[in-house]
Amino acid sequence: MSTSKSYYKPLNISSVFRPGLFENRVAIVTGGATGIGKGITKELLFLGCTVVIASRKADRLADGAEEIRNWLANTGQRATLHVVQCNVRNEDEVKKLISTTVQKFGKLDFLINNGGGQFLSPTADIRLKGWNAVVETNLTGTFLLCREAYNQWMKEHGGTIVNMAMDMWKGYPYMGHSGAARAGVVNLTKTLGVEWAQSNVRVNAVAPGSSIVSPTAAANYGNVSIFDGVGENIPMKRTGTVEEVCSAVCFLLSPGAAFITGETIRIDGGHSYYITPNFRLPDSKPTDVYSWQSKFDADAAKGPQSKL
Ligand SMILES: CCCCCCCCC/C=C/C(=O)SCCNC(=O)CCNC(=O)[C@H](O)C(C)(C)COP(=O)(O)OP(=O)(O)OC[C@H]1O[C@@H](n2cnc3c(N)ncnc32)[C@H](O)[C@@H]1OP(=O)(O)O
Ligand SMILES: NC(=O)C1=CN([C@@H]2O[C@H](COP(=O)(O)OP(=O)(O)OC[C@H]3O[C@@H](n4cnc5c(N)ncnc54)[C@H](OP(=O)(O)O)[C@@H]3O)[C@@H](O)[C@H]2O)C=CC1
Repeated sequence: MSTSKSYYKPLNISSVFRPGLFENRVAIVTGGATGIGKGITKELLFLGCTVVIASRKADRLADGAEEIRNWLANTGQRATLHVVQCNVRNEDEVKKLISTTVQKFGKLDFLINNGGGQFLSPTADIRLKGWNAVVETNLTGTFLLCREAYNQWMKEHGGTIVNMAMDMWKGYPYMGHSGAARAGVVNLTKTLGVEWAQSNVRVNAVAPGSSIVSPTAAANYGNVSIFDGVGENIPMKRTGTVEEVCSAVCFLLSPGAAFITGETIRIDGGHSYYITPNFRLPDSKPTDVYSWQSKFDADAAKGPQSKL
C-alpha cells in the first residue's frame, strides 16, 4: 500500500490557538532558523510573541530570519523577531544569550530548547570526540540553557520551558549517543519540573518520532530521501509534519497546560507503541494531516507585499 501524498487529507487551517495568545510574551527558540525550530518560531510570532532565535551559523540565522519575516508580513500579523548567534555547548555564549534577551526585551517567558542533532554511526565506531559533541549539544546544552534561564530570570518571575527529546524509548541503534542524551533530557525535564514548580516554572518536553519531515534534517544526513517509506511502519501510515510538533509546543507553553510539568509528549503517530512483531495492523489510508497549508508560504515566496 502506498503512502503517497495523494492519500493525505490536509486540514486547511493555520494555528489552532487564538490570535494574540502570546502577546507581550518573550521566547527564545534555539535552532529557530530551520526545520522544526523555524515552525515553532513562526507559530509563536503568529500568536504575537516576541521571539529570539539562536544557533551557531550566522548565514543560516540570517536566511531563516528573512524568510520568517516575509512569511509573517504575509500573514498580516506583527511581532518582533531577533537573532543571536549562540552555540549551546558554549557556557559563556549561553549566559550571554539569556542576559542579552532579558536586557533587550525586559524579560524571558519561554525557553524552547529545540537546537540539536547528531550523526548516524554504529556505536562501536563513535569516537570520544563525536560522543562528546552530541551529548554536549543535546544534553549539556539543554542543561546550560535551563539553568541560565532559571537563574537569570525565571526563578524570580516564573516561566515555561519546553525541551526536545526523540523516540529513543527502545534505544536508538546508530544514534546511541543521541538516544542516551535525549533520555537524559527526559529525565532532567522531570527533575526540573519538580525542583522549579515552586518558582512557577513549568518544564516539559516533546519527543518527535524520527518521522517529522524536515528538509534541513534530511540534508544534514546527506540523504534527502531519508524520510521516504518511513510512514509505512507507523500506525497512522504517514510521516509527521513540523506543525504537528509546533502545536504541541505551543500547547505546553500556553496557560491551558498550567498543571502539566515534568512531562514528555510523544509526537510519533503511535510508532513508539507499535512494538509487537507478531501483530501487524492491516494496511490502511494515511490519517488526516495537520499542516498550515500555507497560503502564507506561497505568498511569502512572492515577497512581503503580496495579499492574503
Ligand atoms: C538507521 C536509519 C536511521 C534513520 C534516521 C532518521 C533520522 C530522522 C530523524 C531526525 C532526527 C534529527 O535529529 S534531525 C536534526 C539533524 N540536524 C543535525 O544533526 C544538525 C546538528 N548536528 C551537528 O551539528 C553535528 O552532527 C554534531 C556532531 C552534533 C555537532 O557538530 P560539530 O560541528 O560541533 O562537531 P564536528 O566538528 O562536526 O564533529 C565532532 C566530532 O563528531 C564526530 N562526527 C561528526 N560528524 C560525523 C559523521 N558524520 N560521522 C562520524 N563521526 C562524526 C567526529 O568524531 C568529529 O570529530 P573529527 O573526527 O575531529 O571530525
Ligand atoms: N526531524 C525529526 O524527525 C526529529 C528531530 N528531532 C530534533 O528536533 C530538533 C530540530 O530538528 P530539525 O528541525 O528536524 O533539524 P534541523 O537540522 O533543521 O535543526 C537543528 C537546528 O539545531 C541548531 N543547532 C545544532 N547544533 C547547535 C548548537 N550546538 N548550538 C545551537 N544550535 C544548534 C541548528 O542550527 P545551526 O546549524 O545554525 O547551529 C539547526 O537550526 C533537533 O534537536 C532534532 O535533533 C528529534 C526527533 C525527530
